Amino acid sequence: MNQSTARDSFDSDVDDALHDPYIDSDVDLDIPYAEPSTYNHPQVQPTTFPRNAPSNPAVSALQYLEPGNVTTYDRADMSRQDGRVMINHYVLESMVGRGQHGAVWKCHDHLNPNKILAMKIVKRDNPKAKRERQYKRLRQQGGIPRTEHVPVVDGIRTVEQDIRKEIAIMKKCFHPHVVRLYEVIDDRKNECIHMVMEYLGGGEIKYTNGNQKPILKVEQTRRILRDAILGLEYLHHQGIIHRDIKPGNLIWTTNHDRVKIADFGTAHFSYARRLAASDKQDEDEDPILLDETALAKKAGSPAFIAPETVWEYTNGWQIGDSRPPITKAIDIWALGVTLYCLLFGKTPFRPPREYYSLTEWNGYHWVCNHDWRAPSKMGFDEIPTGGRHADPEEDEDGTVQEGPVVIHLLDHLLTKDYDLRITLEEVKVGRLKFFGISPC
Ligand SMILES: Nc1ncnc2c1ncn2[C@@H]1O[C@H](COP(=O)(O)OP(=O)(O)OP(=O)(O)O)[C@@H](O)[C@H]1O
Repeated sequence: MNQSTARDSFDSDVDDALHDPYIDSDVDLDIPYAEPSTYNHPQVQPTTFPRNAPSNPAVSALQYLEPGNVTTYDRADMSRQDGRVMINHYVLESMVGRGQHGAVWKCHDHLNPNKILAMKIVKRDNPKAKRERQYKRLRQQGGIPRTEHVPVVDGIRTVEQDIRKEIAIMKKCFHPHVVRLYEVIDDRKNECIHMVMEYLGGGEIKYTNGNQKPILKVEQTRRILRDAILGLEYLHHQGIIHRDIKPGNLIWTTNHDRVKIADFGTAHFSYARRLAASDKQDEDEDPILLDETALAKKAGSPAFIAPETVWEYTNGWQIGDSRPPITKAIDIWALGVTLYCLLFGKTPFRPPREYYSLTEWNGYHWVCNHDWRAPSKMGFDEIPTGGRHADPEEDEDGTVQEGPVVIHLLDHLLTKDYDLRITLEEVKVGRLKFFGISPC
């Protein structure tokens, strides 16, 4: 096969891969009904956590490895290898998933077939952006309810800008709990940008049997959240807010020995935050990262979005009230929602079907103004929680019941006021060491 035929056929493979995910997600709008919370107090504030817990010097002085070099090639050569598409020396094997921006393929290195990698392929000028604009208009008019796991990005930028930002952020990351970017193939003559990443073969975290019942044991949840906390702590230390933490963006390694944070499509990097967190000056100021206005735009998956992101839906909000700052606390909230999902097999803020199905507006209103409920049992192993207001006091023999500890932790993660929400440092050093993470 000559090169142009290979490219045509490759393009049609890619076209197929890049079909609009909204079509899929909007077909299935059968969001299971959940009882509305009977406890409607909008500002449930935890009272027992010591807010001013002394900061642990071992935690503040985190040491991380410097990011490895990410190579960028400005030439993409398409060919076929044993009937498969080959891009430079990477042979595509199978598609492992589609996202908002592109498709991710499992591939191997033709020069070293044992080297299995993932390649994310994104079209620079994606017709999806146009469709997204149309969908957005429809949604705003209340015509298309959004599903709760599809991220919103307020304000359409070009796909190319988005992907460049994602790449610039990923280049800064080098941590065992964050997916690694190795190489970028960015050929101006080619309509796609290719990102070669480490391959995570264990798939996204699955947490429900489809019937709002959890499938993970509490011990598994503990391990997953522990990994997510370590990865997130690293990101925050680098000045990165992920903005789309959810089970679908936590991916198992092939042998299921750890979970890594993926998908930096809506992440935000701030030099100021990085300096504040780590005293580190960057010499490579990538202009695409300097756009602080991006932080003002709404981003994240609706069910995981923090109240401060959609603050205007809060009861009592008035025009002219100033918008709360968007900080790393939005990731902590999303982590709380994630923990809830893993423990209970469903998301915590689910308005009743008739309420939800009107528009996504109602979903945000629910997040801002309603409390979550605690089922009586958590995990596949059905460990008692002690209920929504369980108190994690020590028993006489000094033991603490696991259920109340978890509920208490959820309470701190899902604190509506971002200023009072628990920090990762507090999760680690507080007496709520559910995850067994050593401060050192
Ligand atoms: N390094 C990787 N190894 C294996 N699978 C991956 C890897 N990165 C992403 N995936 C999978 O590919 C799919 C698409 O990933 P991608 O990051 O493009 O999604 P996305 O654009 O973030 O999607 P969404 O915006 O809907 O969350 C996901 O289902 C994810 O599980």
